[in-house]
Amino acid sequence: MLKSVIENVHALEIFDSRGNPTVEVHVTLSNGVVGKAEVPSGASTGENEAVELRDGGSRLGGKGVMKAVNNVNTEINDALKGLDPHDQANIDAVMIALDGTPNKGRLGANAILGVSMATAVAAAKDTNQPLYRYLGGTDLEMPQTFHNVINGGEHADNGIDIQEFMITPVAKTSFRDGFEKIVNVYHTLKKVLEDMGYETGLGDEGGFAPNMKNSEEALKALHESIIKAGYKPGEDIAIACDCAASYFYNKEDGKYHLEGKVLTDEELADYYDKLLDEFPELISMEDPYDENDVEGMVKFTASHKDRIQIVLDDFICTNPKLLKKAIHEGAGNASLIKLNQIGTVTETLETIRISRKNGYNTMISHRSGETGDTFIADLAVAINGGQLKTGAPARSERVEKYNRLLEIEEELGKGERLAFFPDNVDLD
Ligand SMILES: O=C(O)[C@@H](CO)OP(=O)(O)O
Ligand SMILES: [Mg+2]
Repeated sequence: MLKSVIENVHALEIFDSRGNPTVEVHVTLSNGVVGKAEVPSGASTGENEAVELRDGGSRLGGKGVMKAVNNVNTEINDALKGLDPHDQANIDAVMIALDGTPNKGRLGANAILGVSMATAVAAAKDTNQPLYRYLGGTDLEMPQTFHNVINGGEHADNGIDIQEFMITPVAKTSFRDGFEKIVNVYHTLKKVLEDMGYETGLGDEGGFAPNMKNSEEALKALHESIIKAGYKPGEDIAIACDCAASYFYNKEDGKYHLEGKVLTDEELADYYDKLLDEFPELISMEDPYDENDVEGMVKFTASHKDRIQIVLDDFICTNPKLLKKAIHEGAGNASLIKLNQIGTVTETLETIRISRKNGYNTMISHRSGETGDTFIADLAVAINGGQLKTGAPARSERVEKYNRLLEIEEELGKGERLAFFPDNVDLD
């Protein structure tokens, strides 16, 4: 049988869930198989993320991605024609070399990632395997999922400075069973918020964006909703936050300006402790300190790593080198993985490998600007026993991912999920 090679790589400009332009890529193989991918886009971006190339100028508020699209259709297409789509590492290495910058700033990480993902999709199809199988092999477990149901910070126009309040099913049942519980809590939360007199408009990730004055109120509403929906906080449903602390860190005075308070590193830890004491079901915190506040993050990790999961997002930007540095420094005990922070599938897998090898938990993540692309659902299954956060169980760009997990779970034929939960999380 003739081995298929890449025949054509084509990109076009499409739009994401915030109405911003983004890149879609089609990789066509010599046997006619086509792999497609759509690239997401963040709002609370880390300083060390790979460069998302935008056009500037007056068209579409300067946010157009035609430069990135053209780079795919010319240089990248020329470089990849005739190459083996099954050699993902080589495809990605060729693009990295072609770009020639340390941050993919010349061709654009949005261009390179679109091609990288679409190549993996094409290669999977070419071997008649679902993407999760192509990436992850056999004997896979469904991920633990985290659902952002109250939005604040950069993702909402309200008084809450902590960016995400997520709920996660704890019980070791199927993904479907856990998701049903999440949906029940989400609907109950709507009623609870209405009863509290809040608007129930949605933030960027499909969670509610009530105009509350602080994060404690958000946690209270969640706690109440879990109980009202008929579940036990911490036993059936736990809570996780993405503090996205860079949003409320003031570079000038080196303090955290959080919901009317001005806090030092230690005072911020005291504030978090207050929340953890009041809401023991809060079991995971992402980016509790600013991405450059290494001291704050390391101290917090030392004192809290046995109590909660501490997820590094902006702090490492899915970058293998930054993750290694964080591990060396003793920051965090889990890594957040976003393909477009680093810009290729190969480097993303490398970061995941480093994370797991060093006993860090691994949470695959969507971006606040998303499309219907479901690559990350497959990736979350492929990493076998990891975690996934991809927004509320509402807004189709988020639900698409959960629906894909339902499909995969049925394919795997596993009613039972060995829910992955870090040993160091105390749920009592
Ligand atoms: O901070 C985050 O973890 C993400 C996704 O929830 O947000 P954004 O895509 O805006 O960076
Ligand atoms: Mg984050």
